[in-house]
Amino acid sequence: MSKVLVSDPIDQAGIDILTQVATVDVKTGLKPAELTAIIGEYDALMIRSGTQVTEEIIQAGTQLKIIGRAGVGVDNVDIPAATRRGIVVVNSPEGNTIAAAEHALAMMLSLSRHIPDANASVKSGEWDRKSFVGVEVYKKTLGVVGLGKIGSHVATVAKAMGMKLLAYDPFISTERAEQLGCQLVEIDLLMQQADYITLHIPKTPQTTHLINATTLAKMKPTARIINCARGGIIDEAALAAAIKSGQIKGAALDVFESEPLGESDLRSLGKEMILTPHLGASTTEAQVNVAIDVAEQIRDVLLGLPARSAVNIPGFGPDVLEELKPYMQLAETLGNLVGQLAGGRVESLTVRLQGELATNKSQPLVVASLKGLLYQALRERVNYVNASIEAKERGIRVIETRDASVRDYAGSLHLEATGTLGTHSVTGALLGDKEIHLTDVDGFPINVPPSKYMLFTLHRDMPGIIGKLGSLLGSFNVNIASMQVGRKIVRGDAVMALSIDDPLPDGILSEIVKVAGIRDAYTVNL
Ligand SMILES: NC(=O)C1=CN([C@@H]2O[C@H](COP(=O)(O)OP(=O)(O)OC[C@H]3O[C@@H](n4cnc5c(N)ncnc54)[C@H](O)[C@@H]3O)[C@@H](O)[C@H]2O)C=CC1
Ligand SMILES: O=C(O)C(=O)COP(=O)(O)O
Repeated sequence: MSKVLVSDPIDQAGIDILTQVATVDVKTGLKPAELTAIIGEYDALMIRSGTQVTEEIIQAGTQLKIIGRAGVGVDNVDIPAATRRGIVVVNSPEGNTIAAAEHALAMMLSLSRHIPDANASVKSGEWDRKSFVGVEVYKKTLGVVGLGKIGSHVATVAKAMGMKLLAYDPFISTERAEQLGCQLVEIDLLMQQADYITLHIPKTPQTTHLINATTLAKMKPTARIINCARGGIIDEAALAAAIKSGQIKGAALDVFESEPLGESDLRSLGKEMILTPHLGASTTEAQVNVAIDVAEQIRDVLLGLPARSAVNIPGFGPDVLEELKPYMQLAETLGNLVGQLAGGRVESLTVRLQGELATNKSQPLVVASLKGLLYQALRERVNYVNASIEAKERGIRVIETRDASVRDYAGSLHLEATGTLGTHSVTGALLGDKEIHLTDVDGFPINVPPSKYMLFTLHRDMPGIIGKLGSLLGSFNVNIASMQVGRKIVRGDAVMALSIDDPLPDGILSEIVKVAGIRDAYTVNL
């Protein structure tokens, strides 16, 4: 049975799913060295933002197949290191969207009405109404930085509260922003004009310290900033200085450069600074959502099924995957086949999406083709996660093309590889009930389902060859399950595709090419 380590607090709903397929150990609060010492026993690791999954931990996780992040941000996981090791990293892109958006809105209203400090004041026995006069958000301008899932929900609710909306997001269309009632502007203008600024972007090299002394200096002295996205997007020292000097009015932070927050100037600021301990996703609903979402994906991957929200398999969204799943298997089979026909050391692979398939996303099919191509060399070590990297490291040139005009089958996939045995090509399609068929080998039309052991010959189409080959195989005790000849012209060159019941014995290929009329023979194990 597989073993899963849960190293951050996860809702029981997720644990219940994991226990269907694995032994689950919940060990929270482990120090990095303690995690490194035990991770080698586990097939899967389930985390939230508390566990730092460093390269060292990934190296020590020799059995790891999947890291599941029960939340959105995966900046606490060394994704390139996981990808190199073929470990799939999944998250829950939508499970806590509403929770995080509502926390940002709560922060905005709390800042405006001083709710945390007013509450503390009453609880300490005071009745002070003068110190806590607030401001309204109605008709104020909210600047949303990052108009993704959380930013969009914040914008929708803020609009309903009568706020004017500016947004900065270089990856979002003007139409999308307009649908949400936002005016898309550059960051400088947003900083200058907004009364409230709320951050909903990932932490990346581009966004680290996006809010710094220079950008803070552009804000209005009455403006407030809210960060429920990631610590480190705001330069905390510069923010504390800007509030102290009165350059800006205030801030509310849920996330910090270093968590848990240690000694910090931020703690010494008064009612204009609200701090929460990374609570954005901490609602009952969100925790159930993310735990179920990620546990299901871990369960699926441990059962050999694909994950729906893998962050290190580009282009493999759930919809794409569902639609392309049968074609992924076709691509893998063709990749494996053409790789063997081309011999080891493949230098280049061309993947051509044909007919109806040409309108689909090609990337998943290219990755699946590469996985098949590399299977002979890497066996189970190659998967959808690392196939592209492994191919790149081997210097395999990958060319993607599409040809919608090919009409032989509803949609077909054509792969051509050049390796030590020259250039070879195969085409395949899905027929009937999604059954894989080889429809072309080296330009010769055939129609055979692939089988575990196959023999291909290139020969001259002339009487007697099939009989001679049959007798030869018989003399080596090789049983033929099916056979088909593909030719373009009568008595010209032809290809023979044979399915055989057992692997071809050593030495037989050199005997086959001695048969008069047979020029080449290739054996393939799928
Ligand atoms: N405080 C908490 O507990 C939680 C925090 N988060 C964090 O909130 C953030 C947003 O999450 P989602 O909305 O789900 O992500 P998302 O991926 O849906 O949206 C992010 C948006 O940021 C934009 N973006 C990327 N780089 C940018 C840049 N350089 N400048 C401006 N915009 C940029 C993207 O185009 C995208 O529209 C993430 O950092 C996530 O980790 C998410 C959930 C809970
Ligand atoms: O989902 C996210 O990105 C979060 O920041 C939530 O973090 P958490 O799961 O509460 O540790």
